[in-house]
Amino acid sequence: MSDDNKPKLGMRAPLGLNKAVEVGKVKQSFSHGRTKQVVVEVKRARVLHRPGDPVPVETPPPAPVVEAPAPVTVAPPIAAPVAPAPVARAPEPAPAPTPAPAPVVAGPEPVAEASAPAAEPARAAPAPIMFRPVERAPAPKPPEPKVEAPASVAPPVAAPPAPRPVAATPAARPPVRPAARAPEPRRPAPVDLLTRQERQALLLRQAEEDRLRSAEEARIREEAARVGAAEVERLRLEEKRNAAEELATRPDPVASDTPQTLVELDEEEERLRVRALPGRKPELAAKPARLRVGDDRRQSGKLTVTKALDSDDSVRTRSLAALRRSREKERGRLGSQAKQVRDVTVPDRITVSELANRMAERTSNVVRLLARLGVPSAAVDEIDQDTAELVLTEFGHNIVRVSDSDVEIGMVGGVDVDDHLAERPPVVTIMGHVDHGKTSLLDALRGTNVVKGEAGGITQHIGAYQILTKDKHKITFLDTPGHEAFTAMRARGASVTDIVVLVVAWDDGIMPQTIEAIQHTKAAGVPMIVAINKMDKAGANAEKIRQALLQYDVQVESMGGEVQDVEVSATAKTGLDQLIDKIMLQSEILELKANPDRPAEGNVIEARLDKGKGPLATVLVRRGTLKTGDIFVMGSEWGKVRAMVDDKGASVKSALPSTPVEVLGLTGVPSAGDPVTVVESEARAREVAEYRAGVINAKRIEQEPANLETMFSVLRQAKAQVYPLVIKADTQGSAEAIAGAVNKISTDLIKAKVLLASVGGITESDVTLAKASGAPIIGFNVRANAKAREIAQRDGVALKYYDVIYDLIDDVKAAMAGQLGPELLENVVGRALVLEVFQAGKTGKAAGIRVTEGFIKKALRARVMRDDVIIYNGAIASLRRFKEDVAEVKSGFECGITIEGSSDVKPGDVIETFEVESRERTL
Ligand SMILES: Nc1nc2c(ncn2[C@@H]2O[C@H](COP(=O)(O)OP(=O)(O)OP(=O)(O)O)[C@@H](O)[C@H]2O)c(=O)[nH]1
Repeated sequence: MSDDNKPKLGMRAPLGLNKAVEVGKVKQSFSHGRTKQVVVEVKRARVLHRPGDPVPVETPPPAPVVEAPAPVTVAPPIAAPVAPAPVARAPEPAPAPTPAPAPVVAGPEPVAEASAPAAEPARAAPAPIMFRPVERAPAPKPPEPKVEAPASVAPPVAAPPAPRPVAATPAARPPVRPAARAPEPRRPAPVDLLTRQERQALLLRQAEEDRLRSAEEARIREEAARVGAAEVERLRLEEKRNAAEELATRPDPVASDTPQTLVELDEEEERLRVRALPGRKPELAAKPARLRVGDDRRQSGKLTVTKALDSDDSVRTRSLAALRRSREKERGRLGSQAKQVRDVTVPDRITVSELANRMAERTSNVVRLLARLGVPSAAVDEIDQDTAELVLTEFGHNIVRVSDSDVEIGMVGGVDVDDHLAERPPVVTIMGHVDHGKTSLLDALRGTNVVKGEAGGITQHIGAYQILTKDKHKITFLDTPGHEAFTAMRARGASVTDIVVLVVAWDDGIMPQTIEAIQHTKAAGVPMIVAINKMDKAGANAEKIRQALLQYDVQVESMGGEVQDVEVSATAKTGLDQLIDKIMLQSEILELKANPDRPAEGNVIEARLDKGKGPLATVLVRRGTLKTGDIFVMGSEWGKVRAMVDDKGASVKSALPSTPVEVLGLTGVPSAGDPVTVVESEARAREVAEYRAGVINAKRIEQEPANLETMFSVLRQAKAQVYPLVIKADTQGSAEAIAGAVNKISTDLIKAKVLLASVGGITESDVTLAKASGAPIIGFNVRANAKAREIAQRDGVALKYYDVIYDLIDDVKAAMAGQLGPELLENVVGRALVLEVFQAGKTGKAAGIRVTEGFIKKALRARVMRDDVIIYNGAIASLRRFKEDVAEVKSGFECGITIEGSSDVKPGDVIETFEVESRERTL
């Protein structure tokens, strides 16, 4: 074996005994620059001879056969006209009546046909070029040309390198058709004369012909079926169109609601026509793709795998995906015709994109609509419910309003039916001006002495007590403070009460808080009983009080009105029974009833933070029964009743309507006046409390709308100094009252800023907060713990303790005034008129003046005024009279002066001298 023929890895030449196989290499190029070396072999056809035939001398294959690739393209045109020539000029007839090679089998048919008569089986023709990986075509080899044929006319050999039996060129197609089967009659050759191989080749050719024929017939059948189906559809549509036209001419109100227009019918017809095309996408089938000139893929006899599989006369069916697409499209069409109306749930605020999503509309459409409605918004912007409703209406949907506040639904129970109602004690609030004897009166009624225990002898908390009358009737009393700072407490007292007892000390008369109490009572719409107190005092005159009340629209019975009145003395304990009688009478008139057999509802009267017990709330039960273990919500706080204490300090398990109790078990200190509701579960309680806390927080951070008024007020406040302070009190009501009172002290020059007003002792965090702003800490009935005291001392934070609100307010006022500093007052001491002006020195000017008022003093400050406008403010540098320096010139005299730094004095100006007095400031 030569070196050339040595097998190499990857490109091993085929093994062989002789040179029957020509081996070469071909470089194949692929995409992305990849190449591959392929071994190519040219195999000579093996020629069989009948016994007796002379064995031809083996001729080596002509060189051009292997080398010439060009004939592939020139073969068809050349083969047809040229092929017969060799036949005509054949010098010797075919040695044997060899059956003509089937024209359809061997490559370009004309070539095959042409070469058929001149088939030269004895000639060893070069086999077609084949790549090794390709399976050799089993089809018969193309007939060999005669050796005499000119080399340039070598189409037979140059015919398709890999003969594809069915792949005919357009030019070659006609012979495939039945009409082109001309050579068939020549087929019946004497079979017995053929060799076995020839018979085999013949049979193969016949089988191939049959197969192609049946494929062609199937194609024709398919075409006919398609045309037929299209025709049927056309007829059906025509009928439908006629029917629609007929309906349209008929006045049918139902049909007229959704008339199918002719355009729609046309569309439907088109759609159905498309459907009639088997295996076609509607949009593609709409085009006459099948009939396109030059598109021979479907009309040719080419056999593809799909076609082979479909070669039965079955019509190609549509793919599932195509069906789905078509259904979706159909659904889309129907959807656009009948728009779906939706019930869209809209919360208080909703983003534009979320609204679009809930409507199943495009966000861009909603944005566009909003711009048109004059509410330009982006997709992420929030719009309110009303705007959302406008949008929904435009799109034809319905709004279902929901709100975060829906969590409150059910927090106030329904009205109780009469059968469940039971009598309840009246709730009576004692109101009146400070020191008119409210607490004393209550003490007298209860047989206690609360007054003695009060700091400064004044009430600073709302108190709730219950008494038992001689007739075993219960009355609940609420004691309110009389000091002006406790307005909110009085308002709360009036709002939760059934009856107000207005205490007026006859000797003091109608005072500001008396008037305020009248107003609160009227606002609450509750009946009033006037108790004229201190009737034990000498010279008592109740009549003047009755008359004085008239001007506040309070008409007592003796004055022809409906308001009951009673003369009492808290210290002498007189008139108390009458007062009780009148309360009971009023109570009967009111028919006070409540359902005790339901979850409790009520109000927080007062709340505080106890060092040992934690947050505590005094609750007045309005209806239902509050029991230990109940889960409740109090404003933005919630909890579970751990224990209850009545007004006498006794522990109780339940509290009936109109009963005041102190409740333990809260998570935080609620606000006085907050509603109390017992709920079914902790989860519900937490949910409601969280919602309410969120609302309070949102209100706190909510900014006031910007307008001119607020802008100016902000500017004014910006100029004013700020006095920050931290307030810690024993009860929530006290903290609120102190904060309110301190805020009232504020002036245009200084403004109190309450950083914190809460209940409980002073802690480290309070000190830290105060330090950050340089604020003092006000402790009302509370003290700082040891740690807080230590930090306060270290950081220089002022701790101020009070137990009387008057003292507290007075001190805060003084501190605020001190921060402002002393007040400076100007006192004008003299005025003078400028008569003449002289040059004095290089730059200065001297003025000859006449003193018109008071006196002019050298040491005093002076201002120059022209037409009542101050043009200069300074001091008198020199004062002379008759060329002599003088200290003072009195009214009516003339003198000369120079003013420091002023050279713009003119005759006619007025010179005013004044003193500045420093005075301690008061607020
Ligand atoms: N002489 C006389 N003094 C009375 C009477 N009632 C109250 N006082 C006195 O008036 C003062 C104030 O009494 P309080 O009961 O504290 O008055 P109040 O209205 O409760 O005061 P505040 O709670 O601070 O608003 C006390 O010194 C009482 O002794 C009365 O009927 N006769």
